[in-house]
Amino acid sequence: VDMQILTPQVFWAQRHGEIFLRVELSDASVRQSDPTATSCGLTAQGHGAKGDNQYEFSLEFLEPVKPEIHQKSTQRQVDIRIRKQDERWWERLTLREKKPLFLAPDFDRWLDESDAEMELQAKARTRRTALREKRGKLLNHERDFTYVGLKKGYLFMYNLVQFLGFSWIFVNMTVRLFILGQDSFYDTFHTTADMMYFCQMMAVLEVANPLLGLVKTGFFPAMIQVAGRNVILFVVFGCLDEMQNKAVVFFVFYLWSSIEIFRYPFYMLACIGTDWKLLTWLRYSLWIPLYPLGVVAEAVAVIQSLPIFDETRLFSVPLPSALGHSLSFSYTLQLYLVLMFLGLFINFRHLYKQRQRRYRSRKRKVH
Ligand SMILES: CCCCCCCCCCCCC[C@@H](O)CC(=O)SCCNC(=O)CCNC(=O)[C@H](O)C(C)(C)COP(=O)(O)OP(=O)(O)OC[C@H]1O[C@@H](n2cnc3c(N)ncnc32)[C@H](O)[C@@H]1OP(=O)(O)O
Repeated sequence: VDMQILTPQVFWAQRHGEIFLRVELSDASVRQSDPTATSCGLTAQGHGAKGDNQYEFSLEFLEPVKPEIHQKSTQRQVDIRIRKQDERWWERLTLREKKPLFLAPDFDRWLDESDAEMELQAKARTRRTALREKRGKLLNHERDFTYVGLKKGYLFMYNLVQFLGFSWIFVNMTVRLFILGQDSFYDTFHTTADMMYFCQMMAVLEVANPLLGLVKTGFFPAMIQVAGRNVILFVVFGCLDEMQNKAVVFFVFYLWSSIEIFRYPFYMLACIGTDWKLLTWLRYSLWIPLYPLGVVAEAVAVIQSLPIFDETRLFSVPLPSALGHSLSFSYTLQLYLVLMFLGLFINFRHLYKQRQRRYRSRKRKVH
């Protein structure tokens, strides 16, 4: 039987690097496709102009192509994409000048050479922009990485120095307490003040850190903490020789250093992403008895210093003779005593919230 070969309608378009063929066959199943370096053939069963049948076609290309085809059958058509060997514009599709009857331009995809050139340039621009963005992201990532590294390095060193300083004070005082007993109370200042000055001056950085965004905490609690201690250390103890050999210095320094020998190592571990349960618990629990005791000890120191300031007239403000001789600094300190208890309330609440946050978020992580 002389079988009639049916040819489907084929539409084509090109770009500099590829050829698109659209074969008008619906619900087609491709039986055979023969891509070579110069031609392409296709045999498929599907619904075309002559109903449900087997259709086939072959095309000999004007120039060599890559011998692989990408085809996709849809309900409506078969889409074929073939890559040219050289990225060049062809003046026609087929080797023969006379185009086959079944071949027509695909106007949905059609571009002339200059439009295709523009499309190519647009694609290259998009690629370049994407590349630039990727490089930018990489650079930002690298910058972030360096910033985080420097920040962690700085915080680690800061905490280490404070830890060493307060440990030295704590150990020194403990050893002296064991050896000298109560006698050690009275020369605490002379044996540890230099180190305490150093640590408390450094602690000013704790106020700067939240301001610079280096740590995720409020500036105000840190300011209250550092300013409060520095008033006691530099003004009440530092400026009055009479205060320096009082037992209260021992209690104030011991209470301060008792928390810091746990707080700073806790921060050091946080800088390297580690967390020791016991240390975390000590950092977030010891303040509960220590903070009120600390404030009471500081208040005792302030109260003891009031008559000395009255007597020595240190920092007193001269007044017009009608109002008296001068205004003693002790009045400022009495106001400060009130502020201290306000500070205690603010920081106690802050530390309570920090404790809640820490244990709430850890619990959430466990579930
Ligand atoms: C002239 C005007 C004067 C005005 C003054 C007014 C009156 C003042 C009265 C003051 C009374 C003071 C009394 C006081 O001196 C008594 C004592 O101190 S007695 C001893 C007991 N004391 C304590 O326990 C307090 C110790 N100090 C503190 O806890 C802090 O200084 C405080 C600011 C109070 C709280 O700390 P913070 O807000 O930082 O909370 P966290 O520790 O939970 O940290 C939050 C997150 O930040 C990270 N962070 C913080 N610092 C660092 C650091 N140095 N390095 C690395 N990371 C840090 C921390 O890891 C937390 O991060 P995350 O949430 O991710 O875990």
